[in-house]
This record gives sequence, structure tokens and C-alpha cells, in this order.
Amino acid sequence: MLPTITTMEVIPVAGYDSMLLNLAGAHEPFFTRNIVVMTDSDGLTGVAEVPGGEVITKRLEACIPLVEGRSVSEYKDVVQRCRAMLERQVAGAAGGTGAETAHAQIFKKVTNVLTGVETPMLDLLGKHLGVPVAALLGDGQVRDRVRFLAYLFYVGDYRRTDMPYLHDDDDSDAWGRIRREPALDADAIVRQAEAAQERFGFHDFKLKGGVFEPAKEIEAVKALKERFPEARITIDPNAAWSLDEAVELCRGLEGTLTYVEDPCGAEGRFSSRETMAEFHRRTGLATATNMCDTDWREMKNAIRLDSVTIPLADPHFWTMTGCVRVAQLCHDLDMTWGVHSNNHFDISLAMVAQAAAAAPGRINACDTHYMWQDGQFLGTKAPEFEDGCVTVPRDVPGLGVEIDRAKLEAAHRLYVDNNCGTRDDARGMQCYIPGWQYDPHRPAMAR
Ligand SMILES: O=C([O-])C(=O)C[C@H](O)[C@@H](O)C(=O)[O-]
Ligand SMILES: [Mg+2]
Repeated sequence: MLPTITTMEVIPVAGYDSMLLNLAGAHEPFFTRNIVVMTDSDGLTGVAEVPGGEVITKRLEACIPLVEGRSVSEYKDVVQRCRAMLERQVAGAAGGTGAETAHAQIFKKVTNVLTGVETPMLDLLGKHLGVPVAALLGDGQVRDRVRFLAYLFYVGDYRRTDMPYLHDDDDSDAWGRIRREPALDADAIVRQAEAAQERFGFHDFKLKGGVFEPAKEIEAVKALKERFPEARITIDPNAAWSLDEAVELCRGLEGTLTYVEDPCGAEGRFSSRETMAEFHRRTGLATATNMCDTDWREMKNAIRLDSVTIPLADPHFWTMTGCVRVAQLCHDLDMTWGVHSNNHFDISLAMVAQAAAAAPGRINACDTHYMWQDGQFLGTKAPEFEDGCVTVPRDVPGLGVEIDRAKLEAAHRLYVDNNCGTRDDARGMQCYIPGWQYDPHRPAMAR
């Protein structure tokens, strides 16, 4: 019999961020996450990192009675019971009973919580069995090195706000010097890419769009390709462009854009999966999404319509086992797997690396925001990138992150002292441009 879980702790934490711009506004000075630490009766710990916000903190706390006292070997049953409890809770709050129509909504609301339960148990199980988490996912570990991409952002000028953005925190290299500084044109984006490549070795670049006029963003993509002819490049305007506009902008860019992420969304009578399918047909470009193929029902429709070549199955939103199921499906059905990300610490990086190490076949470089957070890790060892890749050693059991209690406490203090909670990019933007309002069809700075 394996040991039992004696405690499950849920710790909301914050870290520093740059003023990253997107369709929804500007990142605030702090990003938030929820960290779960489970300790077992042998004194080993298992960890997870999931998105921040009080709703998730509370839902994770609601799982504690279903976790403590259970054996590590019972993790599947524990996750099942937590799922049933959370589905009842969410359906109850919505005034329903978990009817079919509410299924997708419930799936999205509970999976990031379930990831917070499943992952520490997989971490502990791996430690007891002496294998990495990847060995427990899908058909087991299939690669040792996982490729990540450089996630480039336009960056606002923090000096124009009265918010406590971190600055001048790292003078060690070009990336340290520019990552908090304004980046508002193609030259600045190319400089970001150069500096990020120098520090991390990335060969793949993704530009967050939806910020400026689309043509200006495409100019930045072309400038990137000119500077890095061998690189795989993508842009993600979070469905800000209309279908016709997206086709017009991207047609003829087969040699420049490797794929396009959420170029367009729902339009009039057409769903986002329908417009994405048309975009794919009319341009011949591969499509990726973290917006319109994010649960199994959407997946079924996306596959029927041939809307999505690259489902970005973030383990935080699908669970670790769920995102590897997506990877297996992609491998079998002529799609390629990728991962979406949000700002995160080293635990999430390890979760993605472990999942990707179990994803069969050809996969895309995984998204990560970590370059914006580099240096703010919660484990005892800094994550290492080599040639744009993170190694998943076969002889390091579990997730590979041992939590540093002092760092965890400091990140929790940052959360409490700054009254952090749920992410709100509109609030960040309103400090930059008074009166600014989110509009899903208008780039944030093109007003
Ligand atoms: O691919 C995406 O849509 C993302 O990475 C979502 C994130 O929230 C991104 O837009 C951001 O960090 O601003
Ligand atoms: Mg996206």
C-alpha cells in the first residue's frame, strides 16, 4: 500500500509581470497563480500550479476533504470524486442539474481545479514508483527534450501609469535589459526575439496580436521572418480580425507563417469553428486555437469542419492526462498537438514539459510565458533552457520540482500585500488609456 495524503495546501501566489499588451488590454504588474502542495505520510511532497483567482482557490479548497486521507495509489478515484463534487457545485450555482447543454461550460470551469488535484498526486506517484510523471501519462515518455517557443508581446510604457511595474531588475544580458521596456513596433519585436533567442536559444516565435492595426502586426511578422529565415513563426490576434480581413492579411504568407492562431472568430451566422475552417481552406495555412476547440464537444465539431490543425491543449485546462489524450488523438488523426500558456512559474513549465514528453509523434513547440518571469521560480533549482528546449530526465522521479518554502511564502506575501486576485487586463489598460473599453473586434491600441 502506498502512503496516504496527510495534507493538501492551497496557496494563492503572485509574481511580477511586464506590461504585456493584448486584445483584452494590458497585463497588470502582478500575475496570479494557485499552488497546491500535497504532503504524504512518508513526508514526500507533490505540487501543482494552476491559474490564479479566488474562485479557483475556493474550489481547490473544497476538494481538500476528498483528498486528505486517501492513498496516493487512489489518484484516479480521488480525481473522479472531485470532478463529481465540482460539477454538482458548478451546475448548482448555474441553477441547473448538469444538463447536456451546460456540459462544456462545466468542463471548462472544473478542469483547471482538477489539474490542481491530479498533478500533485501524479508527482507523488512518480516519486514512489521512481519514474517521471511523463512515464505515467498516455503510453509513457516518448521524448527527452521538449521544444518551447518565444512568446513575443508588444509592451506598454509602464512610466505612463502609476502602477508598480517591476523595472531595471535584471542587467545580466539584453533580454534582462529590454523585457520591461516599451516595445511598440516591428523593430522592437525583432529586438525582443534576438534577445530571447540569445538567452534561451528559441527557434520558434509567436507574436501576440490584436494590439495594433493588423497590417502593422503582419509587418512585424515579416520582419521576424527576414531576421530569422529558418524560424517557425505564428501570430495570435485572439480572433480580433474578421474572416475576410484575416484571409486578405495572411494569403500568400505560407513561407512566412508556419501557422496562424485564432485569426478570426464567430461572425454573424457563423461559429468560430466555421470561420476558422474557411480561413484554413481559403489560405491553405495551418490553424491553431486555444479559443474554439477547448473541450471534447468543440473538438468533435472542429474535426468535422476541419477548422483546426493544431489544438493547443494546455494541461491547465484539460488536466495532464486529458491533454495527453488530445495529443494521442492528434497523432492518430492528422493534426499536430500544441500547448497554450498564461504567465506562470516553474511548476507549470515542468507540467507542460512532462505532458509534452508523453505526447506522441510530431508536436509543435509549446507556448510559454516563462521568459517574462525567468528568475522567479518557486522550486529549489532554476529551470534550464538549452537550444530552446527543456530536458525531461528519465531518472528524475515525479514532476522534477522540489518546492522552496521560503520562495513560496514570499510569492504568497506578494499576493496578499498587493491585494491580488483575478486577472483583469482591462483595468491594466485603463491606467494606460483612461476610459479604455474592451472590444473583441477592435485591436487594443487601434482606437
Ligand atoms: O494564446 C493565447 O491566447 C494566450 O496566450 C492567452 C494569454 O492570456 C495571452 O493572451 C496573454 O498573456 O495576454
Ligand atoms: Mg491563443
